[in-house]
Formats: sequence, C-alpha cells, structure tokens
Amino acid sequence: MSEPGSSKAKANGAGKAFTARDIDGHDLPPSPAPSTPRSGRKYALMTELVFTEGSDQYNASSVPIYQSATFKQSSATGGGGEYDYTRSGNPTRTHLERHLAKIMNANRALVVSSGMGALDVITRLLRPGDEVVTGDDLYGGTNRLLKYLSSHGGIIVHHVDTTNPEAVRGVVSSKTAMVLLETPTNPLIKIVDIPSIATIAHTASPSALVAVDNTMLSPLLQNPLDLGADIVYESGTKYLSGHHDLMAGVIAINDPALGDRLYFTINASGCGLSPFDSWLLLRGIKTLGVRMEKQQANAQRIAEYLESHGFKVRYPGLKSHPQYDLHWSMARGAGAVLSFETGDVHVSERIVESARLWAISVSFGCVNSLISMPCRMSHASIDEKTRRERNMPEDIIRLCVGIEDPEDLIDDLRTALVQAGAVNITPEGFHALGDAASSGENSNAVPTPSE
Ligand SMILES: Cc1ncc(COP(=O)(O)O)c(C=O)c1O
Ligand SMILES: N[C@@H](CCSC[C@H](N)C(=O)O)C(=O)O
Repeated sequence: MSEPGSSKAKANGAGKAFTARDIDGHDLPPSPAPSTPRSGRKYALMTELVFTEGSDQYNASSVPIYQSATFKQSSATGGGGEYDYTRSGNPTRTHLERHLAKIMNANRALVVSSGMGALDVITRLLRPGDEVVTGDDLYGGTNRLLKYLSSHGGIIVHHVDTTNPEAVRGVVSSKTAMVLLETPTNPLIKIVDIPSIATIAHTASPSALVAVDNTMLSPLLQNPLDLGADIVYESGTKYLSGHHDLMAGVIAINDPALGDRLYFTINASGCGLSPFDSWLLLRGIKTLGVRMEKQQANAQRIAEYLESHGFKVRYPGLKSHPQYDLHWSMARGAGAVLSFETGDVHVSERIVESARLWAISVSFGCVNSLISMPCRMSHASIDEKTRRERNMPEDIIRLCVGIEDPEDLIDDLRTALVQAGAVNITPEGFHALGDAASSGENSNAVPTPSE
C-alpha cells in the first residue's frame, strides 16, 4: 500500500486527496477558523455546537445531504471539482468534520462508520513488533480488537492498571508505539490521569502516540487533546448523536501529518461516514449540550439515591469516588454512566429484568435510559477468566441515564430493586442487602416515594 503523498499514491489517482494546499484535496482551510462573535471573544461551546456557517448556494439552514457517490469533473485531466468520489470526500462529511474539529479543539477531525472503525483506523498506524500499553478495564470491543492485533498482527499489548501512572511507567519503553486510554473506563468508571501518563509515555518513547477514547464524556465535558493526548476518538453512536439512530466514529488530532496518515487509511479502506449518517450526526450534535446537562443531572440524582440506600456506586459525580479530584481536574462534568453492585449476580439479573422504563440494552448516550449487565452484554467478548483476573464484578449493573423525569426513573428503579429482592425493607427505610445499615426481614411492601 502506498503512503500518503508518495508518487505511487498520485499515480493511483489518490494524489488528489493529498495535495499540499489543503487537507483532503478540498478547497478548504486545514483547520476551522474559531468562530468569533462581534465582541472579539470566542463563542462558548454551547454556542459552537449549534452555530454552523454553510457555503451552500441556496443558504440552506440545514446542511444538505450530498447523497451522491460521484461528482462530475470539468476536465478529463483530473482537474476541476473539489470532490470526485464520496469514499475520498463528500461535502456533508467535510462539513461535519470541520464542525467537529471546532468543538473538539482540534486541528482536524475525521469521521468513520463506527467507534470501532475509528480505533481500527488508529491502530493501522501500528507495525508488527510495536508495543501498545493500555488499561485493564476497557470497552469489550476495544479489548477484542487489541487481542486480534496481538494474535494476528504481531502487536505486543500490555494491559496494566492505568489508574496508576507508575504501572504505565513500568511497561513503557522505546518500543512503545501507542498508549491507549479510556477515562472514565467502561464499565468500572475508573479515572485515568491523562496528563501524567502522556508525559510518562512521551518521555520513554518520544514518537509514542497517546490515544484517548473520550466516548464516555464527549467533547462537551473533556478535551483529551488539551490534556496531552495526540489522538482522541469517540464512538459517535453515543452522546454525540444521542438517539441511537446511527453508528459513527470520530477521530481528532492536532498534528497535520498524523491527520494525513489517518485520512489515507480511511480513503484506502473505505470506512468514511456516509452522507446521510454525517447529516444525522450533525443534527445530533446541535443538542449535545442540553441533552448531556439533563442526563448528568439525572445521573447525579440516581447515583446519590443508590448510594444513600447502601449500594456500592461508581460515579465520578460522587465525592466517594476514589479519584473524584483527579476526574474534576480534567473534566467539566461527571457524564451520565454509572455502575453499581448488588453482591449477587442473580439479584442483579432480576433487577435488570424488573425495570420497565430502563430499557435492557447495550450502548449509552441515548436520550432514553438503559440498564445492562456488562459481563453478560457489552463486555461478554472478554472471557470469564480475564474478567476475573481484572476484578470485573460479574454482578455489576450499568445504568446509562437519559433525559426522562428523574422521579419516574427513581420510582422505576426502586420498584425493580424491591421486586428483585435486592433490598431489606424496615420501618426506617430500605437498604441494599449486605449493607451495614440493612437489618430486618425483607418484605414485599413497596417503599413510598419519600424513602
Ligand atoms: C468506550 C467505547 N468506545 C468505543 C466503542 C465502540 O463504538 P461503536 O459501537 O460505535 O463501534 C464503544 C461501544 O461500542 C464504547 O463503549
Ligand atoms: N454485540 C456488541 C456489543 C456492543 S456494546 C456497545 C457499547 N460500547 C456498550 O458499552 O454498551 C459487540 O460485540 O460489540
């Protein structure tokens, strides 16, 4: 496969996409100009999310969907059009990429067909013999792709507890090509110190790329590129789109040369996001701010509710989170995913199956609330032995909180906890089984909403 910018690439006709004058061969500046209101200051992110300047000839308020695979050229010698073929570039996708670069504080953003597609593009930067350092609590699909690369691609993968920067220091070396981080992790909601680990990685291996999966928080709440990361990627299937009606992956970088290498793979492998999904994602991004604000306010209420009833809750909005301060030193919010344990896998199953408002579903970031058992669902691709070695509690329940009325959500959860026999009910209230405050016999009485 020829490299970006090489004469072979140009001879293949792909050279059009790698001209020096711009990023994709399009007549656009490589980085989005910051939007500046009349007073001279930069717009706030909530404004940037909804503000876009189109260049459509009819001044369409909604960016048009260029549902076309090809674009006619004005000459036979490869001249003329900004676009030739949608795999290489499409105006709707370009608009989305430029919009994302702005809200992700990046020089360039690229969009592909899923979050895993984004990680696939990123890991194609690796060569056999390269070493990757990553966490011991990772989204199951990420773990699966890394396992595949280590068994089929000659990549050496080190899984360490990335909540401890010293554990990372212990394995990084000049052979480290990539450090791959999630924070908060999915599903144990562990926090990873991006600035410290980026410094450790770059010191040990100056060419190492620090890639951060920011899916759990979205650019509204955290900007890993500002914290020392070289690459940030997200599953656009989650908060960015917000309605579980599309699959997408987003990659953002500051280094133009790195952007060109990633774009090369996207064009060469054909995983760029379709025009229709680009349009849907653009539409979803406009409401990211209001959705996330409501979702995390609801999540905070629910986390506090569960904790006050004696459950072990993992959520960075709770002061009891062991890395509360670290999280808030990097992020602007706690997000809307939390997990809790019951101490009994069967009790957890019954809770999940007793919920009504909370849909039993994988994924998160959607406007409606979801409940799941990661070990049985999103992380089932990690084998049981590995889950045990990595201290993943089999009974863990993940809640992905939506925008519903919080009282309705709490009411439904309370009913599910009671129906599942997950709590002891006493005249003083009810508590998780096994909680120190828990005493007395379990009863079938449903606690009143004030409890
Ligand atoms: C943290 C995280 N990263 C990446 C992905 C992959 O995203 P996608 O499903 O869009 O491929 C997921 C979920 O699927 C995820 O939870
Ligand atoms: N069957 C899917 C599971 C997708 S999990 C989606 C999401 N990341 C989550 O954490 O819920 C698969 O095998 O990838």
